[in-house]
Order: sequence, then structure tokens, then C-alpha cells
Amino acid sequence: VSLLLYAGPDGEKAWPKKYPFCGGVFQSPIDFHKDILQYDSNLLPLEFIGYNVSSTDRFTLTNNGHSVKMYLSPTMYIRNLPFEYTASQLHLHWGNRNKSEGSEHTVSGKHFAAELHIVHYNSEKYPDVTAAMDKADGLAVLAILLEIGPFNPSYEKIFRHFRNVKYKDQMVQVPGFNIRELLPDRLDEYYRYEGSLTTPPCYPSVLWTVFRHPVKISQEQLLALETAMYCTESDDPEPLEMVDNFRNVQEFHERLVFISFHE
Ligand SMILES: NS(=O)(=O)c1c(F)c(F)c(S(=O)(=O)CCO)c(N[C@H]2CCCc3ccccc32)c1F
Ligand SMILES: [Zn+2]
Repeated sequence: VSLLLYAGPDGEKAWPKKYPFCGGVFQSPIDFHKDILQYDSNLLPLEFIGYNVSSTDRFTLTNNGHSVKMYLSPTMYIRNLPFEYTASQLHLHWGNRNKSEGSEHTVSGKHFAAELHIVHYNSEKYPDVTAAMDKADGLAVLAILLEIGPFNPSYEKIFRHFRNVKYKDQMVQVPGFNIRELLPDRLDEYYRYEGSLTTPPCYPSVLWTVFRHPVKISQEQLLALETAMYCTESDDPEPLEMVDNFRNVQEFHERLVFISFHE
């Protein structure tokens, strides 16, 4: 995948040329606005099993040139979805230091500062995420909207390692911690819809759960996220800042988003 996934001639408008699904159906992200939302009383709070990972375990954090991602433990999984989904990795999307509006999903046309995604795969039907990622019922991604507020010590457990993954392909070990701390308090209030990966190959294989309530991180933490990393390798003579790595919202016609809460 070209370095310039999000900018310049190879930006998202060019994705469908090489990745046909990116120009297809059920694309994510989308804007959540009143006339496409429908309350669904069957939407239960998600249950997280094995999310409280011991600090003697380690998560690998790595810069893959278009996001910073952390591999999660296969002992972590979600119940109360149509199938059991096992955690694969988490990663973030953000803007830049002059425009902290880098979330992928928007609410009534409004971007949040950034967005955390926790990618899971259907471990009841598929052996691993690679087998699952192009299947309609293959993936479940949790999305947490991030906004500015007080310093967040839980997010700092990841953010403090950014200086060790500044450049593409660098990696560092992060001591285990309770990944549940990264989620908002109200797990019972979320948006739910069938969508896609928001990066190439854009497979329409994702059951999205976007929590209604944003989580707060400090201005300084957000600035660190926006300025710490590069898309390029450490020896590249022309370093490229890793910024604005979010896809724009996609057309959403004749589809509904189900909500577990009353407006
Ligand atoms: N927004 S999103 O749709 O959730 C989303 C991304 F935005 C995104 F950048 C990636 S990435 O790996 O390319 C870099 C950061 O992980 C993924 N990874 C998925 C899909 C691609 C292949 C793969 C293989 C194993 C595990 C996860 C994934 C992703 F799912
Ligand atoms: Zn993502």
C-alpha cells in the first residue's frame, strides 16, 4: 500500500482503482444523523472477556506507515454479538496539530478530535483475522470517539511509547493493562451498523459498534498523537508526518443505523 494512503494523488479518491471494494457498497465511515437512526431494544451491552491483561504480559505496538497499531492478546474476546469475536489489534485515526478533527465517524456532521478502533474477528467461524477480514460476518470493530478534556492515564499507557515507534516498521513492547479502561463508561449506549474497513482493501466485512459517549484525553496527549509519528522509515531523506489518517464519510443511502439508546 503506497505511503500516501490519505494524501495526494493516491489519496482516498484513487483507492477504488487498485482496491475495487473501496468504490463498492456498505462503505465506512459514515455520519450519524437523526433521519437514519432507529432505536433497537435488542441491542444489549457488550461483554468483554479477558480484557484485563496482566502487566507481566506484553502488547506489541508498531507503526505500519499509516497508523499506529497495537496487537492484542487472543485471550480477549467479546460476547453478546451475533458470534464470539476475538480481539486482533487496536489503532487510531487523527487529524493534525492545526486541525484536531481526525475522527472517522461524525455525529450530525461534527468530527471528534480522534478515534480509537479495536478490531476483532469472528473466531467462531474463522481461524484468524486474515481468513475473516473479507467475509461479510468476519470482523467486529469497536470505535471510541476521542475529545479534549483532562489528562487520561489509561491512554497514556499507550501514548508514552509513541517516541519509540516514530518511524515506519519500528515496534515496542507495551506492558499489559485493562483495555476496558480505554472504553467509555456507558457500554450500553452505542450506534450499530454493517460497514467496511476504512482503509484499503475496504472489505464490507465489519459489524461496527460506535460508542455514543466520547472519551476525553488532554490537549497535550492529542498533540503528541498528532506530532509523534512519521509514515516514513527512520533513514528516509524526506520524512512524511503521519497526520490526517482518517477516511472521509461515505454515502449512506437506504440504510439504517440502529441505536441502543433513546435520543
Ligand atoms: N479502520 S479499520 O477498518 O478498522 C482498519 C484500519 F484503518 C487500518 F489502518 C488497518 S491496518 O492494519 O491497515 C493498519 C492499522 O491496523 C486495519 N487493519 C485490518 C484490516 C486490514 C488487514 C488486517 C489484518 C489484521 C488485523 C487487522 C486488519 C483496519 F481494520
Ligand atoms: Zn480504523
